[in-house]
Amino acid sequence: MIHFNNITKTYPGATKPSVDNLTMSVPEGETCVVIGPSGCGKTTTMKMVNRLIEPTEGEIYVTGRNILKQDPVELRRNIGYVIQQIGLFPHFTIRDNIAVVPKMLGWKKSRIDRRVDELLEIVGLEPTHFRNSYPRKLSGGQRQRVGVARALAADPPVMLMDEPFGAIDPITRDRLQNEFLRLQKPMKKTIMFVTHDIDEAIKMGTLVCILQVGGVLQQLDTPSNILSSPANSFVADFVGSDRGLKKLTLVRVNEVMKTDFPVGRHDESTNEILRRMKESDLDSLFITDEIGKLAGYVTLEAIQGQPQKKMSQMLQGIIATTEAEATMKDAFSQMLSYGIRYLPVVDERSKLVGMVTSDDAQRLVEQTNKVLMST
Ligand SMILES: Nc1ncnc2c1ncn2[C@@H]1O[C@H](COP(=O)(O)OP(=O)(O)OP(=O)(O)O)[C@@H](O)[C@H]1O
Repeated sequence: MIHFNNITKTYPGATKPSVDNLTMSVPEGETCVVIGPSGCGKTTTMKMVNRLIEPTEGEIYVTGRNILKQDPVELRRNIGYVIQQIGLFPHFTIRDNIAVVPKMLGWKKSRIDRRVDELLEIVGLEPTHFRNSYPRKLSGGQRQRVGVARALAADPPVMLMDEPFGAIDPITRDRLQNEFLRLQKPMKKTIMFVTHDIDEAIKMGTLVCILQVGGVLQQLDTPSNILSSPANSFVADFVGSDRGLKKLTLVRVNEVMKTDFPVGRHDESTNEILRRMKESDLDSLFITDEIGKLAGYVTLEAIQGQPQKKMSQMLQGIIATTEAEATMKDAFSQMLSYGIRYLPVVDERSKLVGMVTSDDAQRLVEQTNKVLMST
């Protein structure tokens, strides 16, 4: 889908190339994360794909066409582009910001309006609330969501994402990453994604491309192979020594979570709950409301000797939750930082859909350490 053929870029006046004889391909539907030390040529590589930068030598093909022989404006319409400070037009409403490319393509107003609302829903922004707002009213995370919506507006097959979540606080970044993974699953766009966060590369990439300064390709491989079989000492050093823990980034919560475990309801009484805890030998239980939303938890210690009460009167608040798309590394670090053994998994409506335990996480780390030691 995206193919670099012996691409070299030497900026005017520079003595050495910023990208040196790069040949690589990103197949259709893959997310290729480009990573490397500062100044290694990540952004230069990416910007050559939509011709914001022209190569000195070589060819780039997108969907089989040599882009250097294509009209840049037409090329860019087929490539969604998300950057860090996403550069929304401050005097345009959110609707008009998202509608830029559809308008250029001459879509009818009704079609644009439908698409804008659909996209706002997709990126988790309530259309009635946001479509007529202005960018200054939005938080950084919300603006970044608008940036993703804008890039998706005309449904381009290829997306370029240059540190799209780089300027956002870590918790919102995790959430945006999870949302994007959820979106990308059915969309199957072909994506080039630049980051300098190796955890983000392993989490978001189906392929990871590691560059050395001077734009020299070191390894292009699956995240799993990058971690277990680094091509050389540069890659091994770059990936870091805690590869066992990093491998947890490859495992999604939904691959290991338990979905079949005892739960209590907020209107149940102590005796029923005590019976359930004893049957399954548990000393605490998650409690949901009548539609399955996580309401809190109760402990054996707290409810013993309180036979007349309902669970809703004895609930303790949940300290942390995770999502099915999150990585086990995120889940494990939450459990470690809050000192908890069970982490509830909730969906976007706060319904309880599963649970992961710190034992599961520890077992995974041990397994991957064994595998790494044997390679
Ligand atoms: N317009 C330019 N003119 C001259 N040199 C440039 C230009 N843009 C980038 N460079 C140089 O090219 C090299 C690669 O830059 P590039 O921005 O592609 O790297 P990067 O890996 O994205 O860096 P960072 O992680 O710091 O954003 C750097 O040495 C940089 O100084």
